[in-house]
Amino acid sequence: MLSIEGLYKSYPTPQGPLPVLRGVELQLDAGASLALMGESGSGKSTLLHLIAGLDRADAGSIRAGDRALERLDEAGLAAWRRSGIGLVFQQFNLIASLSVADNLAFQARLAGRHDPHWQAELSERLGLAALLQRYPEQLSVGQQQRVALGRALAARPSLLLADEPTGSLDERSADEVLELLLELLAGSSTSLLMVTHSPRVAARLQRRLRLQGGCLLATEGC
Ligand SMILES: Nc1ncnc2c1ncn2[C@@H]1O[C@H](COP(=O)(O)OP(=O)(O)OP(=O)(O)O)[C@@H](O)[C@H]1O
Repeated sequence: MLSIEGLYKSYPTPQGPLPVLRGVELQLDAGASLALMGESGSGKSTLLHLIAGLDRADAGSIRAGDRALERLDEAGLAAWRRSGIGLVFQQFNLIASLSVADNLAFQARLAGRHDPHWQAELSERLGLAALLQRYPEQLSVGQQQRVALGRALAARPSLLLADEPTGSLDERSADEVLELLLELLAGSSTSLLMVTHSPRVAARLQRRLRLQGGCLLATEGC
């Protein structure tokens, strides 16, 4: 589903270019889950941003299904962001002026894929069915993160990119949200790439890789 070859990315700094990714290779099958680990500053968010089409690599290729991101123009990248991926961050980025129901439907509507039956099932399975008319500020932190997950999954993306999605939750809520997410993804073709600092969280996913020195290394068993 996702295939990355020879990916390079540097940032310009006053001291000259700062190389962050130096030949990243990655294959992720449809429906598979992968934890991306690595020290602070190792380039995890940089890699996620490139896959999400939020920034461009200096060299290398990112293929997602039949798309080669490096060949897409800005409109093509916008379409990939809108309908190919779901994004979940540590900060939930919910829209304060929209109800839970409208937050859930937001991306699916943008992608032209709003499916009321799927949204109702998602709300039920995420324990949000009784909260649909509330606003984000009226929810607990764990409930807000479940809305963010639902919003990311409502358009049935081929790839879910999650950056420390349980990082602002206490251990119990984090476990609950992670279990819900894995249950929702089980049997679906959505692949999951999750940045996490937590070996406990990483252990729940099918594979683990560590970003170090600009390359991805296997860290099975961490
Ligand atoms: N726009 C930018 N301009 C210059 N340097 C940047 C920019 N964005 C990130 N960097 C640098 O690139 C390196 C990788 O940053 P990145 O945010 O990808 O790391 P990370 O592994 O996600 O870190 P963390 O776990 O702390 O979130 C860091 O040294 C960072 O300072």
